[in-house]
Amino acid sequence: MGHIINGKQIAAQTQVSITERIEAFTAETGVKPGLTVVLVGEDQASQVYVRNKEKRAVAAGINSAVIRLEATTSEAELLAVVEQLNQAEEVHGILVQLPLPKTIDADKVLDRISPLKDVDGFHPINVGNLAIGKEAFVPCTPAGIIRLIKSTGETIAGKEAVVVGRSNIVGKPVAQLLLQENATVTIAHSRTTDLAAVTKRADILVVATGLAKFIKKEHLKPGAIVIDVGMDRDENNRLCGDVDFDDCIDVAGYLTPVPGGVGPMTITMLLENTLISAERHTN
Ligand SMILES: Nc1nc2c(c(=O)[nH]1)N[C@@H](CN(C=O)c1ccc(C(=O)N[C@@H](CCC(=O)O)C(=O)O)cc1)CN2
Ligand SMILES: [Mg+2]
Repeated sequence: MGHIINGKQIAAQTQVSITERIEAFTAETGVKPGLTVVLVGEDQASQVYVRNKEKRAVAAGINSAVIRLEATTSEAELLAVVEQLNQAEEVHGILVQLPLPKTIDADKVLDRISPLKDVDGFHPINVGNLAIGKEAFVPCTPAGIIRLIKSTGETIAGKEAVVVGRSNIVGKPVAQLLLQENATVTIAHSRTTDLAAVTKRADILVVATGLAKFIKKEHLKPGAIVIDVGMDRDENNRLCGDVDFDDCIDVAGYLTPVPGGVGPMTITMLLENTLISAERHTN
C-alpha cells in the first residue's frame, strides 16, 4: 500500500515555521506583512477559500484585509481598486480571487496588479521570470506541490516527471518548477495520444485535469509519487480528485488525498509569498 501524503498536516507544520519567520521579521523591522484579497461576487466556494485565507493570514501574524465587491462591479471599478492597492504602502500582497464574474476580463485585471505585489504569481512578468529562472513570485498551488513531493524524502533530480494538464495556474508553472529541480518533464493534456503510455513512465505524476477519478491504476508506474490537484465531485456529489484514490493507492508509492492534499498547501504558500513580498519591500 502506498503512503498517503498528508497535505493538511504538512500545511499546518509549514504554517508554524512561516509564523515564526513573520514574528522575527516584524520584531526586527516593525513592519507587519500586509495582504489584501479582493473577492467579487457571491461564488460559494470562493467565499470559503477567502475566509480561510483571512483566518490563516491573521493567525500567522499578517495584516489581512478582504475587499468584498458586488457581482455587478464593473471592470473599471475593479481596476481602480487594484490601482489603489498597488499604491498602498502597507499592502505587500494583492490577490484577486478567481473566478471573476464573466463580465470582467480576468487577464486584464491580473495584468494590472503590480508584479511586486503579485503574491499569486499570475502576472506575466512573474510567469516570464519563473520560466527564465529569475526571481519571481511562484504560484501557490505549484509551490505547494513541490513541497509535498519533497516531503516524501525522494529526490526529484533525474526523475521522470509527467504533468497532466497545461493550465496557466497549475500545469505550466508546476512543469517549470519540476524542471528547475532537474526532473525530466513531460506535459500531457487532453490531446495526448495514448496517455497511459506517457503517465506510466512517470516517477512523479502531477494530475490537474478537472476530470473526476480520471487516473486509474493502469496509468501508474508502480511506486510513483502521485499528486492530485483535482477538486471534483463524484457520482454521490462528494468532493474527490482527478485520481481514483481507492484504485491507485495500492500501486502508487505516495499519493495525495482530496480533500487534505494539495488544497491546504495553497494557502500556506500564499502566506509565505506575502512574507517574501514584505521582506522585498522593506530595507
Ligand atoms: N486568485 C486565486 N484564485 C484561486 C486560487 C488561487 O490560488 N488564487 N486557487 C483556487 C481556490 N483556492 C484558493 O484560492 C483554494 C482551493 C482549495 C483549497 C483547499 O484547501 N481545498 C480543500 C478542500 C476544500 C473543500 O472541502 O471544499 C482540500 O483540498 O483539502 C484551498 C484554496 C481557485 N481560485
Ligand atoms: Mg487536496
